[in-house]
Amino acid sequence: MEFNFIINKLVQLDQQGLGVYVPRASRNKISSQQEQQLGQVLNTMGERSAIAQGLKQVITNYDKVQGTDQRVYIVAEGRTCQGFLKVGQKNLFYRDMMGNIKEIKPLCVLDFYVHESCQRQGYGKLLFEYMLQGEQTSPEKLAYDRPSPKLIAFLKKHYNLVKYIAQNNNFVVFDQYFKSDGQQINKQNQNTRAYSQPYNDYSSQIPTSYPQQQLQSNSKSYPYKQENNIDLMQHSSSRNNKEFLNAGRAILSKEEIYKKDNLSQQNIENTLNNINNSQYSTKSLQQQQYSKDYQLDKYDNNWGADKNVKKPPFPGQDRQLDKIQQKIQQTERELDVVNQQIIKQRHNLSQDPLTQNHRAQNVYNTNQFGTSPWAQTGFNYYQTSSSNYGNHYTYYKK
Ligand SMILES: CC(=O)SCCNC(=O)CCNC(=O)[C@H](O)C(C)(C)COP(=O)(O)OP(=O)(O)OC[C@H]1O[C@@H](n2cnc3c(N)ncnc32)[C@H](O)[C@@H]1OP(=O)(O)O
Repeated sequence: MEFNFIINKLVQLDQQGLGVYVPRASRNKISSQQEQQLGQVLNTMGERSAIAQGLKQVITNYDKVQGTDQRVYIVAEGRTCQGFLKVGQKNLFYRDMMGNIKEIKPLCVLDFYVHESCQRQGYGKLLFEYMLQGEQTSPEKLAYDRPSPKLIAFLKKHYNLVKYIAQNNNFVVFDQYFKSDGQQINKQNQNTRAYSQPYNDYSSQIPTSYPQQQLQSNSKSYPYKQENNIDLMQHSSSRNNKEFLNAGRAILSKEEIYKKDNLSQQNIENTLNNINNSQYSTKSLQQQQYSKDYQLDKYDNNWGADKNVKKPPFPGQDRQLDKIQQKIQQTERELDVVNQQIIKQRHNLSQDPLTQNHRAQNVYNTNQFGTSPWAQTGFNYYQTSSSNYGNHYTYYKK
């Protein structure tokens, strides 16, 4: 999501474009212009997140985080913000399998969003891992506020978190949360505490970057896909290599691949061709996406300034709505026809008892049986219901 200012000036980002905004710690430390720009980033990203999750209400915006202990982790590059993740502590009542209720106070993932043009390229994992390090925790020790299906898939894929007991409050706490710390401690995090104090005590400094060593040791675990055992990520110079990120793939020199993986020359050619093709098609898809996003962003920006002006629907959305409207109308018309047919049939049936004999098998309540006025036709009946069209009867063979 592009803005018309540099995001690094608002929140300090490390060389991977990762940073954290701690409202408490930054109070009175940024200029009013910076505050306004930060507001724009949080409001826009928060709004997009709510739309992406199909929520009626925005969970994250600048005003909502003020005065809280929440932390907003962001990933950005230049003027573009790719995503954010908001965490904060909550008191929750947790009901276990036996129905016992206990009170817990976990750190919660409250909002998490990666821009549509960047999803499934590893940004989510990058941000999540950065947050884990900053918070000195591990995924199973977090609670997740109303996680979307995408987040559920994300947690399953990257952290094998699956089992939980559904709660009334819609927070998800995985079963592993209650396992002893000894078993669950994330070894990787054990000695890599990025900040020595919890954020609550964090009034004087805003965390800026992680130790270099730590970044390197984690870089291999980024979820960029590996193909044919070629560790593509290892050779990407940095996350700032936009080509690499955009296509989700890196092209290695043939020699490097050959040396590293001992593949035959032919295999290498094939692999490179595949990667090239996939880059090509991904790029063209992304270009389409970008131009759509650009129009939408431009449109949003134009209308974003004055909240009192009601934003007319985006032309594209308009057309889409028209189509949906037409479809609904057509379905309603079809439904009308079917309803008319049903009414007509019911009417006919109520007039003509003989057409009912196939239903005779269903009769089971003998108390309600009557003797047919058409006794001579060989049917008895009982009344089942009545309507505008008269009484309905079920007939059965004598
Ligand atoms: C508590 C809460 O905040 S709930 C709200 C969670 N946010 C949303 O649902 C908003 C829309 N979605 C997103 O913003 C993103 O998809 C996120 C934040 C959930 C994940 O970020 P990404 O950058 O896409 O994640 P990343 O690339 O690291 O990992 C990809 C994995 O996430 C999951 N995932 C991401 N997008 C999808 C999707 N459209 N459908 C199913 N799974 C998905 C999959 O497990 C995927 O792995 P796969 O591609 O091999 O199937």
